[in-house]
Amino acid sequence: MSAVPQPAPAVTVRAPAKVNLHLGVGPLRADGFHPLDTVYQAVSLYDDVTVTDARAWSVGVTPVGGVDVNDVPLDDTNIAVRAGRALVAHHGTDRCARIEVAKGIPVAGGMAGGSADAAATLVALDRLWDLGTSDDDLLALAAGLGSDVPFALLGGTAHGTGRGEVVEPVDDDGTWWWVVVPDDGGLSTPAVYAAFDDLGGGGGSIGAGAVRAALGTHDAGELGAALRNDLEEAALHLRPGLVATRDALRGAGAVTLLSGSGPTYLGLARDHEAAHRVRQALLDQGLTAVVATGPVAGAHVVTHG
Ligand SMILES: C[C@@](CO)(OP(=O)(O)O)[C@H](O)COP(=O)(O)OP(=O)(O)OC[C@H]1O[C@@H](n2ccc(N)nc2=O)[C@H](O)[C@@H]1O
Ligand SMILES: Nc1ncnc2c1ncn2[C@@H]1O[C@H](COP(=O)(O)OP(=O)(O)O)[C@@H](O)[C@H]1O
Repeated sequence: MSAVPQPAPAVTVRAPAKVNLHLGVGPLRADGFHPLDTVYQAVSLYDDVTVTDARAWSVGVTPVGGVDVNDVPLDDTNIAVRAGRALVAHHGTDRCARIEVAKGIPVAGGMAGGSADAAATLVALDRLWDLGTSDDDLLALAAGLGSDVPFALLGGTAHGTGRGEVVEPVDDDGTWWWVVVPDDGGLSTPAVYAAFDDLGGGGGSIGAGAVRAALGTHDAGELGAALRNDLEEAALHLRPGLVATRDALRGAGAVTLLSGSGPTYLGLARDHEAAHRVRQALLDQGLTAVVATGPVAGAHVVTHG
């Protein structure tokens, strides 16, 4: 009897996009970062990352649901490859992997898609190679890759401090309905922070208390009134055309919020039906819009075989 060739072992990990329900930004620090007081929420747009053992590092990206992946690098600068290299360096091994990203999170949209890929790659390779990396070590490796990466591991809803990398879970047992409106082309996160500085930002940011209190009410009206993003003015300064997107969402009955450093705009809707009505109103105006809910889980294994 001849042996049936077995496919190479592969692990697929799913990681979510994030929104910042509150993004309070303080004055520029000496290390080039800004202190944050933020509340992250993981929402139901996902990247799925599949890893297999290989002789050299490589990465491929496939769009899901019409996401434009043209600006995602396919070399060693891809944050998923950087995550893989950081993990093997941590363990002192010299293994390599092929990384395949199925990308459903808008690129450079302020929804932390690259951070999701980094978090997913850490978890996937840890499982593929049975490395047994501790949660604390995964969080530390994540923080070394980017300010948003630890949250992508955690998921749910969390308070972020430091430069955003120090994360603590926050109680949030509601289901919140978002209409996500990506823009054509991304916005550079450093450019938005620089515009924030140029506009004299960081002097008067308030804390995340209002959002945290509103989460407990389960009332989208209460949460909508508490949403805040200190980078919104800077992003609108760099991309004035976003005002039309914001106004279209408002006209359709949603409370609006810029997602992180933008340019994706978010509309918070009262419930599932309202979210789909808002989405349809935007589609009727020729905009792209998808419905997402939060909070959802952080990076987690979906297949292992
Ligand atoms: C704005 C936020 C809000 O959650 O998200 P995005 O909109 O990018 O998804 C984050 O602060 C983005 O975090 P992330 O995208 O991981 O940024 P990093 O790679 O750590 O940093 C990229 C650059 O952004 C600026 N930066 C980032 C974080 C921070 N607290 N202060 C900063 O000034 C710095 O110029 C830094 O060099
Ligand atoms: N795996 C990746 N996915 C997306 N972007 C990546 C990735 N690796 C590197 N990048 C670079 O990071 C930039 C920011 O991407 P992304 O994380 O999607 O946005 P944001 O920081 O706005 O949340 C992109 O413009 C791209 O050049």
